[in-house]
Amino acid sequence: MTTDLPGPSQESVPSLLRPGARVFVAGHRGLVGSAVVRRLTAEGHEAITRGRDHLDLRDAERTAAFLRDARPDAVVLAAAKVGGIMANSTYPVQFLEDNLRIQLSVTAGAHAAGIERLLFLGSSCIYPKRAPQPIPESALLTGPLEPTNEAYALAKIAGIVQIQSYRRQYGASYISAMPTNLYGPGDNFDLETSHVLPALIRRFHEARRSGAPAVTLWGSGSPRREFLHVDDLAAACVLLLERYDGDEPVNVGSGADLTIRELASTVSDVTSYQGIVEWDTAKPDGTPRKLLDVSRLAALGFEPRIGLREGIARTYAWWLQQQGAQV
Ligand SMILES: NC(=O)C1=CN([C@@H]2O[C@H](COP(=O)(O)OP(=O)(O)OC[C@H]3O[C@@H](n4cnc5c(N)ncnc54)[C@H](OP(=O)(O)O)[C@@H]3O)[C@@H](O)[C@H]2O)C=CC1
Ligand SMILES: C[C@H]1O[C@H](OP(=O)(O)OP(=O)(O)OC[C@H]2O[C@@H](n3cnc4c(=O)[nH]c(N)nc43)[C@H](O)[C@@H]2O)[C@@H](O)[C@@H](O)C1=O
Repeated sequence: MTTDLPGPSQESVPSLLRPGARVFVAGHRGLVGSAVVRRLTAEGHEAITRGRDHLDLRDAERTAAFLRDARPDAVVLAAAKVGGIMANSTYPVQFLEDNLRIQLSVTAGAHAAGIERLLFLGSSCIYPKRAPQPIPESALLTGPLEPTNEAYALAKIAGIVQIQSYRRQYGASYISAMPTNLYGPGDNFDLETSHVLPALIRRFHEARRSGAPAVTLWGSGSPRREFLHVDDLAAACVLLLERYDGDEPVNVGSGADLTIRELASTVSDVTSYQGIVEWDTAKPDGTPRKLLDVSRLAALGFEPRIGLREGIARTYAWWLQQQGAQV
């Protein structure tokens, strides 16, 4: 893993984040939050954290009181109700309400506490199902959403508008990033609720260990997805806190996509599974394609460092280590 700041071209621009800044990372035990904590710490900042057992971020009063007492220099809002295609379609109420409540609590609480910088994390699913590819930030609110994650996407769109409203009404330096599909250490490997990449690692690993002749995956295998390693995402988040102060959200992706069928081929290879893949077309495909246009982020000097195959191999190694499993 590299700890270099991406892009030397921006080094002469003064940072919006002071050296040794105190940053509250909401959701620090999650995939994204844990990576952001690692990145901030590696760059000499101080990550402030509070577990859900001590602070439920849906509780606006307690969240506001915590932020008033802690008074960090900045907030990274990486706490959310998150899940793959089946979790999103099965629990739309929680994906809508938890996310709206967390966003309202944290953003309003940060503003009331006088916190000057906040980074809100949305998702590539906020864009219309039939958006032009690659998807520019300007595609927001130009067409109907993908039904499997409409509730979650609408909560995230409300979050973007909330962030823009604090900037427009109060001059707050609050910003939004829209990451593509992420993966890496700290991911959720539960087969019912996870995203596709950890699910495939687990399915192929378990099939190899049990000698199963076939693995059944969801949908047709034809949807295309873009994947970014979470350590690259964390580098982009810190870069945005340091260098970006605009009204528009910023897409964060790798710039390349592949079909789920191609992803399955890579994961089976990395996990040394030699059986066949079957497709359960009764399961949803979701959006056909969501490749992000990452030119705005690239102009800030960001470039991803971890290739997909290498990232999958590292994530597989991490997961094996977590379980004490043998290859
Ligand atoms: N994973 C992905 O592929 C993508 C993620 N994103 C965005 O990145 C952000 C982080 O996602 P990710 O890290 O994957 O999600 P995770 O589920 O891995 O982590 C979410 C974190 O939020 C915390 N959390 C959830 N609800 C509450 C609550 N009520 N009070 C306090 N803490 C809470 C969880 O706490 P606990 O550990 O206690 O459960 C967890 O630490 C989200 O905004 C998501 O939309 C965007 C695009 C893709
Ligand atoms: C990040 C993003 O994540 C979600 O959108 P998604 O990209 O559709 O989600 P996914 O990763 O679960 O699936 C991607 C593709 O993969 C196929 N697939 C095959 N086999 C398995 C499988 O075993 N598990 C899963 N989960 N998917 C599988 C699956 O059928 C689909 O075609 C939303 O939460 C959305 O809101 C969001 O922001």
